Amino acid sequence: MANYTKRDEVAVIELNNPPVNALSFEVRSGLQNALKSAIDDQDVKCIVIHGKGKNFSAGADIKEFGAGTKQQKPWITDACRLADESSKPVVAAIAGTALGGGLEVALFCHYRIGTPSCRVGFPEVQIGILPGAGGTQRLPRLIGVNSSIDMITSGRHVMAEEAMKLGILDKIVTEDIIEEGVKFAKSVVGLDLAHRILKNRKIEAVSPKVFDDEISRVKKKYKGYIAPLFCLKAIQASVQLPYDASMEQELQLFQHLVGSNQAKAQQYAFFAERTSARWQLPTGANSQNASPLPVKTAGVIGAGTMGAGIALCLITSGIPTVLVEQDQKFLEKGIKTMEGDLRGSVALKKMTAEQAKKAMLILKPSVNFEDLHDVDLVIEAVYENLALKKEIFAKLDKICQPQTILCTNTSSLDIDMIAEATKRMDKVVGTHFFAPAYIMKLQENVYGKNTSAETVATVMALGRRIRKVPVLVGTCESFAANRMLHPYVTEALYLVEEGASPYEVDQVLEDFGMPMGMFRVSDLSGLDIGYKVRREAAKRQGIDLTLGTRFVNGERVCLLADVLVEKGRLGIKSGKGWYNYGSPGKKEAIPDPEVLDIIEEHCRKFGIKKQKISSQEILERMQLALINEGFRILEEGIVSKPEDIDVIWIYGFGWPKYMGGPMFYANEMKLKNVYRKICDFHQKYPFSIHWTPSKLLARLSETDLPISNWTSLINSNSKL
Ligand SMILES: CCCCCCCCCCCCCC(=O)CC(=O)SCCNC(=O)CCNC(=O)[C@H](O)C(C)(C)COP(=O)(O)OP(=O)(O)OC[C@H]1O[C@@H](n2cnc3c(N)ncnc32)[C@H](O)[C@@H]1OP(=O)(O)O
Ligand SMILES: NC(=O)C1=CN([C@@H]2O[C@H](COP(=O)(O)OP(=O)(O)OC[C@H]3O[C@@H](n4cnc5c(N)ncnc54)[C@H](O)[C@@H]3O)[C@@H](O)[C@H]2O)C=CC1
Repeated sequence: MANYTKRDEVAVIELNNPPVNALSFEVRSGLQNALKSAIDDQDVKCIVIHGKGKNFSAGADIKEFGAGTKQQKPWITDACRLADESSKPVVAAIAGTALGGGLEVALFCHYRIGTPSCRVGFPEVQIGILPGAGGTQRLPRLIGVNSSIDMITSGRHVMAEEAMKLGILDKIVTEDIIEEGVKFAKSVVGLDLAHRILKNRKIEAVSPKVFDDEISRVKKKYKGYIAPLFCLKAIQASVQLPYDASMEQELQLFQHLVGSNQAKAQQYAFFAERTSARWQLPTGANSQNASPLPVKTAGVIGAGTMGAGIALCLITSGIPTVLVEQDQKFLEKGIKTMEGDLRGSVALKKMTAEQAKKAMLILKPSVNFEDLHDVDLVIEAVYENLALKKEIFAKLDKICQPQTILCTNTSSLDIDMIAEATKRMDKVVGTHFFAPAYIMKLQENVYGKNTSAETVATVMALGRRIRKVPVLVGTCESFAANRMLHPYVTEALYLVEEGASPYEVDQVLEDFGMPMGMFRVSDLSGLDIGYKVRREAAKRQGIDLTLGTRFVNGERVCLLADVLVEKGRLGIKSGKGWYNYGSPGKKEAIPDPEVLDIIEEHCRKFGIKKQKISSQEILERMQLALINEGFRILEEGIVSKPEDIDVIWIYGFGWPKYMGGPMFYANEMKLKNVYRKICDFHQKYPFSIHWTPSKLLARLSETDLPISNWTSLINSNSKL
């Protein structure tokens, strides 16, 4: 709703819908009525609109776009049109965020003022739609076409200072936002408003080439997403048509998008991320009843690939960090990497040179573990070796304060075994970052059997603070993310053995929307890593793994990647892997006939007949294999809800948001179809354990429940 009060001759309208003042039906109606009252009241000379609490408004209520619900009138445009017609100045007084429809309300106002920390933006593209309440028409009239294209197609938030430079804000104010709004509104009473009404403003002439170029840029940058292209069409309409006609065009484009599958998937992803933040432990402790410990300072051990990236995340979030290495040489190498990454961020305008410098000032490089004596939390990122990690945790247990939380970035080792090296098993937890740690958003937090709720709350809060998307998972072989990757990678190799080329497989995945095909990703990570892991695992199990091995414990094995390694093809680092890169370190992946010969030779050796494999089969086998594993992970309680798995795939492996995530995708395919296909594959490929259908999937496939209700079935029927 919207509250209406008066301060002398000023009408003050307060948008009131906690927590973010989303513009629900009640708020829109309230705003319309309040504007009417203010305009009709002879004593009112000017009007201020502000948001109750921390935000002006986060825009339209996204839940109202859900399947089957129709936005009831008045729409934002109906409510705000009154401001256009008002002879009394209307001022938007912005604190916190004015996003989407929130910014559209502000653009109907004659003036906009904001606090120094306020943010404005049109993030609609991120939920698969466009600013459909005049945003694409009014913003270009205020800040020009080029800046509007940038803001609307990227969805980025613009901070107060930039908003002022662009002309979105008329003033930045430092005192109480309502008082300032009232003062400002009084100061503009009597001024001519004609030019302040954005619909009256002339729009600059722009050549069609600008839009042609932008279409090419957007297609490349936001590959597969339709909303940014629709945004461009709407902005182009603002240039080509009179205001009323282009508003009509914007609405039509909006209606098309709002009913699209992409919008549905992206809006699901928006809420999945927030659902995933609401974690729960098997003990019943959860995000509602556990409080995080304060993290004022942190430590990182190991300045290698991961440690340097993790330390960067911490210092660029303002957390003073001690970075400890085994010797000066490794330390300097890590710092050089960090400095290079910061230079990259400055070049990409993600931060200023001043901010980068400030970040490095709160880093304390060290080769002395004693420097970790007073930190609140330590993240260990040394070599993947259990004995070494245990030694380090025992040492930390002695050096650090009793309340200090000890985290490990291990990607595969048992958290409980590492915790056993300490006398604070409740304070040991996995914080599994993804490479490159400074860039990838996923932070897979892994609890052990003794990890306390307070410890979990602390690492989940830390994740958000350092701009990651944290997800909580339980302990199992490879944890949730990499465990799901295993059947996906395995199927890719089987497909290649059976007749698909690695390049066909990658093309199918990239056409689906993955940022890179599986084989390109393998080349990037280095084929030798998997080679070593497989050999160490085999050694532990007493298995003699050779290039001639076809079955291990009754399961089919494909060691084609190891054949490449033994031929010196390690991936990008050696200039050759599944692809040819010309020379080591080069990124352009060129399909290589030599690899196809190696595959032929391998298949001849094992008598495997080549078949034609369709794109559909490639996609189904890879996606369904990982989806089945996802259901098993849910079934075992490793994650507590399907949204966790989708968030992992979106932020850890680049699953396209417009496809919602693997669990959402399965839901869209209908679970009974998914289950039937998995059963068919199980019958056809009996030597692949990953096709054994998940019992949870079998149960859910009988119910036809939508994804939003799976968790209640899982909780009500934990014995499957
Ligand atoms: C179907 C037929 C249609 C017919 C045609 C009808 C035509 C009508 C024309 C309508 C035109 C509307 C045009 C328009 O401009 C559309 C929009 O405005 S879409 C919304 C755009 N805004 C956003 O995308 C912002 C989303 N929110 C955020 O980015 C963050 O929440 C924010 C930065 C604001 C705050 O972040 P933080 O403090 O970290 O809090 P949380 O993110 O955890 O959020 C707290 C809480 O609030 C929920 N929430 C946030 N925003 C919205 C929202 N816009 N709608 C609904 N709910 C929202 C969020 O989910 C959290 O709640 P949980 O319960 O934890 O999930
Ligand atoms: N590289 C990757 O893609 C990912 C790695 N991980 C995990 O992160 C951890 C680190 O991996 P990387 O960064 O790739 O390894 P890395 O080999 O690049 O770096 C490890 C660093 O630890 C340092 N180190 C070794 N012993 C030490 C000691 N006693 N004291 C202080 N420093 C010491 C080394 O000098 C080296 O700089 C491993 O557990 C790995 O499994 C997790 C996710 C992804």
